[in-house]
Amino acid sequence: MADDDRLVSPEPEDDNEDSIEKSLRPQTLAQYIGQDPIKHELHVYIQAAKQREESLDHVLLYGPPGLGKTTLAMVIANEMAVHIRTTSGPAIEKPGDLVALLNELQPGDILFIDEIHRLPKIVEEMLYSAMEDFYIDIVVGQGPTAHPVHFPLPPFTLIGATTRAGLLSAPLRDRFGIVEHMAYYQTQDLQEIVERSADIFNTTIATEGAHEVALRSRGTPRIANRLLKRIRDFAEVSPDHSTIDRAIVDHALTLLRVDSAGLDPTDIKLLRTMIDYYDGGPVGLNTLAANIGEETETVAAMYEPYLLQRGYLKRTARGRVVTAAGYEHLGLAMPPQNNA
Ligand SMILES: Nc1ncnc2c1ncn2[C@@H]1O[C@H](COP(=O)(O)OP(=O)(O)OP(=O)(O)O)[C@@H](O)[C@H]1O
Ligand SMILES: [Mg+2]
Repeated sequence: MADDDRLVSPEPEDDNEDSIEKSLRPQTLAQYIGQDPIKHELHVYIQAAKQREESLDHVLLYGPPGLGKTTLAMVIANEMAVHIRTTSGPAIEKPGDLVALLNELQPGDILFIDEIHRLPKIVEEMLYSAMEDFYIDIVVGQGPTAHPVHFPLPPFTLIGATTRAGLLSAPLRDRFGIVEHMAYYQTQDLQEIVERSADIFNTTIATEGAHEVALRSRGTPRIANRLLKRIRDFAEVSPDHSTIDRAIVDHALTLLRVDSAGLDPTDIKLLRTMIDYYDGGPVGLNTLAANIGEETETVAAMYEPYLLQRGYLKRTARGRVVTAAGYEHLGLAMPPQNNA
């Protein structure tokens, strides 16, 4: 299975999922579920900026994919009652592209740059003065007629999103007044998200059903919504079950091979490989990736983070190790010499 096809991938599946996500996006802070510390802080900053009739300070949102960074940027625009222009790091190839974007902004507007860690260096450097003092210096013309032009900008808010905060340069990071780390969601919050989405889909889900989906969604709203959408199909084709209850969730997710903790067959294969061939580790990431037939980068970005977060795997100086919780989840006894 290519990892893009994984049911539990935190990345969007396709354009169709994209449009479904739009319909599920909360519009206001009050509708935005979970991430309470971030919401409380933003609420204060937004109210203060509005009272002063100033633009909101620049905001950096970082955290794993599918946790609601894009959604939160839209919510902020909505709460500030300003326009938002969205783009991404790789889409801004040259300084002219950035100038064009900035040129369209009205005072107070938001420029949202997704994957901001992937901005070309030369564009990033132009952002420094744009963010700090609302101007850019550009060179107009070529050869002997080339001359610098000082280009003032309206006060605006940059919202940057990244899954890899570690890749941002210090000068860029330092220019964000508000830096928020998005955490994986609590089960209770995911349950609420599932119930809200079921409502929007016009389906009914029992509390225990929503709870079960939440437990198996890897702390990620995008995955919760995707699982719900698949489970709904199972409920619709079974004539006697119009409400999605726990039994339907369990039946559907068992068929879809998403286990009780949200692990899929590749996650299990990864853990089993470590246990069966390496006594639970330590194993180097490259070796592990080669063994399960995946790219090292894919294992690092797509498989490992959730297993680490869940506590089934841990990193040591000599490589990855399966923990006692990892053995237990697979129903296996941990060998006594292995005290991970
Ligand atoms: N707090 C939330 N409350 C309700 N739904 C949410 C919340 N956060 C995210 N969602 C839903 O999860 C889906 C994914 O969210 P979003 O696209 O904002 O994630 P993202 O962090 O930008 O992901 P990526 O890193 O892949 O760009 C959306 O459909 C959105 O409706
Ligand atoms: Mg996004």
